Amino acid sequence: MGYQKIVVPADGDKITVNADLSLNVPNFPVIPFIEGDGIGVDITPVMIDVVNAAVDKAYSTKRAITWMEIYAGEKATRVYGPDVWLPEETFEAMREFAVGIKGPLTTPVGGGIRSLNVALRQELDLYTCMRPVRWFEGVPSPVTHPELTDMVIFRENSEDIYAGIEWAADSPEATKLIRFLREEMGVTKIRFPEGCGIGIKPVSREGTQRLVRKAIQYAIDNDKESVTLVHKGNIMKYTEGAFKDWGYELAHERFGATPLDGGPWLTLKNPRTGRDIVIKDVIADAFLQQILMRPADYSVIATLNLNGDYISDALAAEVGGIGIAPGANIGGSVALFEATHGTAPKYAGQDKVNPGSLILSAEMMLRHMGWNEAADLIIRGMEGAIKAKTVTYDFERLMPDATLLSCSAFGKAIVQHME
Ligand SMILES: NC(=O)C1=CN([C@@H]2O[C@H](COP(=O)(O)OP(=O)(O)OC[C@H]3O[C@@H](n4cnc5c(N)ncnc54)[C@H](OP(=O)(O)O)[C@@H]3O)[C@@H](O)[C@H]2O)C=CC1
Ligand SMILES: O=C(O)CCC(=O)C(=O)O
Ligand SMILES: [Mg+2]
Repeated sequence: MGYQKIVVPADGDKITVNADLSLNVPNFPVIPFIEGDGIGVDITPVMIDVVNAAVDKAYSTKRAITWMEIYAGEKATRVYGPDVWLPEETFEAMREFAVGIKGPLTTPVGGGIRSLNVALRQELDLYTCMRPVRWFEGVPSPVTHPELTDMVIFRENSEDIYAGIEWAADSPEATKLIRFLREEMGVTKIRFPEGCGIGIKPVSREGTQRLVRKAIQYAIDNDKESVTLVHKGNIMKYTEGAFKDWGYELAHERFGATPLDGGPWLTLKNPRTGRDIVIKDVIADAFLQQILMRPADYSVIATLNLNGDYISDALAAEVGGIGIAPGANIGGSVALFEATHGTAPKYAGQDKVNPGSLILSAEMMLRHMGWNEAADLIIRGMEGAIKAKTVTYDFERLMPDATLLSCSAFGKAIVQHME
């Protein structure tokens, strides 16, 4: 199709998606990318160089990625006009090319634009946010045994209070809704009805179960021993509590899980390996202490949007910080890979930060495409650079005798250690 500002490369082919959601990946696929705000300008070019080097080393001239820039955030306002933060054709390009990667995008706190990241996930219905958390040998960590933290977070990405259904205090909408709640719903518990902002938290059976299904399927495919539903259902009974109940319901009805020691935990036999997979739940605050005290008890995590956001950064910290925390937003046929961290504005343009999160997000993207040899090279390169203690500031400040590298030099070190 014709785009206004996006230049579709003439020499690449499109990834297409089959009815069963498997991909047809050509040898020279066009991959759309969003540079991102803040440190996007530093990390995105380094990610592209590292991926190109890995693909070249793995496949020589037989395969290569043709990168295609698409726009969101501040760069979109420069390309399309002052108020265009997320052009419609960015969505169209993602739908057409199916697999892409993005740098971080700024969201102002309070007023101003809503999150462009959330908008991309919602508009493209990228309902699974998958964030693996594992330790790389040699990475400095605040915990004694970082190697015990090996989890994959499945964060629901389309519902919860991230739906953006909220109104400012004293706005006509908030006033109307509060009046409705008090006069027609008999609500007496709004402590200060005047000057009260209000937000809505939608959580559905369908939204919950499509996410939990992905988490359990992942546990089956990757021979994991448990799936934990993390929720705050003791307080928010019909949203967080329902998430837990619907999760267990799906495990039982779709995967045949049965009560373990009388329940509520369930267990199922992995049809691939014959090993047991325990489906359990934990309340979110207790979970945040358990991941520090007993991380080895947890493997695959399924949780709602806000919990998943908090848990992602907390777990990332245990294995060395959000400098190496990757992620993927996956929907039906579209997948958009991105780091867990944000735009870190104080470091923007300094060639300083760790590009590891975005590079490892690209590594997930290569596996999603079936290009595992190139993905393996990225992991080996990353491991090698860290073992050699040639690292960016975030690791260097915690590692005795390490050599401080810039963002781009760390990218080069990763390439040098690909073998
Ligand atoms: N998906 C997305 O695009 C996301 C966007 N955001 C947005 O980003 C903006 C900034 O958010 P903020 O809360 O400051 O969170 P950030 O994740 O941007 O930064 C917080 C801190 O994390 C560390 N950090 C982040 N990225 C890296 C990196 N690549 N290498 C090393 N350290 C890193 C830095 O720590 P230190 O100071 O210790 O060096 C930094 O100050 C906001 O507008 C927010 O909405 C936030 C999260 C995700
Ligand atoms: O959209 C944002 O600004 C923040 C998103 C975020 O923190 C996340 O996805 O982890
Ligand atoms: Mg976050």
